[in-house]
Amino acid sequence: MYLNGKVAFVTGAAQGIGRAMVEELLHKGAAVILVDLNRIAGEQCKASLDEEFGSHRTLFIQCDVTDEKQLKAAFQKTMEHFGNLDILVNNAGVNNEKDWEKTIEVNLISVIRGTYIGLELMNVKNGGRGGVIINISSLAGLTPAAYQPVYCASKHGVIGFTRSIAALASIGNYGVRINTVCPAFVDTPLLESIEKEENMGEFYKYKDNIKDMMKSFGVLDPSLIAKGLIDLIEDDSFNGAVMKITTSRGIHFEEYAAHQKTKV
Ligand SMILES: NC(=O)C1=CN([C@@H]2O[C@H](COP(=O)(O)OP(=O)(O)OC[C@H]3O[C@@H](n4cnc5c(N)ncnc54)[C@H](O)[C@@H]3O)[C@@H](O)[C@H]2O)C=CC1
Ligand SMILES: CC/C=C\C[C@H](O)/C=C/C=C\C=C\C=C\C(=O)[C@@H](O)C/C=C\CCC(=O)O
Repeated sequence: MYLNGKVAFVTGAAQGIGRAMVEELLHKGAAVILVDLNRIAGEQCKASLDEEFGSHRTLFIQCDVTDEKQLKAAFQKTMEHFGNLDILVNNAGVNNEKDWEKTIEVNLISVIRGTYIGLELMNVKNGGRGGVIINISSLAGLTPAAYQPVYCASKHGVIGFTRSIAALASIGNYGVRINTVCPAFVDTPLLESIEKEENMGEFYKYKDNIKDMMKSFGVLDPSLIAKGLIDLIEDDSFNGAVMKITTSRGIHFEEYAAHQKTKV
């Protein structure tokens, strides 16, 4: 997909990986809807981007992605404001083993719901013009995470759902490609949650173990994740891809047997 002039919807856009993705999309000429629960951070993010890219290139929408009504309204506002939707990045995520139901709601249920809403709008069979959906998982979606079992489950779910809906989109000729990105540790405010009992709950006593993992595996810059996102959007050969990003091997892909691969 050629990004110039396209319209992208990014959740969790106000900081971290989401903000890095927004900046890359803007540099490539796309217009971007910034969707985030945090109104202050979202408005500050937009104000900063306006200085570099102009105010017409972005729209901030305060939205809790776990609230179906708010999420649908954000998509509706996008269509009214920009007239179309070409790219959807379901990025918003939390790390909370104490309120683990919230983790499942944000990291998995909202990704599924956002994907379905985005597909409804982009599907050429519905009068859409096609597009690309990227769901953000984690390397914890491919490996066990002893100290984050529910976060791990949510990210495994994102991969299973994404590969499955990508296969359906191919079979149904929807004109929409759906892929997932699995980063290792990335230098964002999310990492601060490891130090908080209200996030880690019973696993708080293992916080130094996780920090040792981070020391061992290294911590990625969000800009590398944004680069991986752009690769998946621009290269039309990717559908059902599971992109991995680590300090040891950079951007690479999980390999599956031929019968488990998804056609474009
Ligand atoms: N930081 C890391 O080490 C890694 C992060 N990831 C994933 O990348 C994604 C982005 O994470 P980071 O940028 O690191 O986190 P972050 O905490 O820096 O940013 C997440 C953003 O999502 C927003 N958000 C949270 N709940 C929301 C909700 N209910 N509705 C709308 N917005 C909401 C927050 O306000 C925040 O702006 C997440 O899905 C995370 O699981 C994956 C692998 C590694
Ligand atoms: C608060 C932060 C919460 C989660 C951050 C992130 O989502 C979770 C990451 C969990 C595990 C990360 C493991 C990272 C491992 C490595 O980077 C290397 O050991 C590579 C390991 C496997 C790579 C396999 C491959 O490259 O094919």
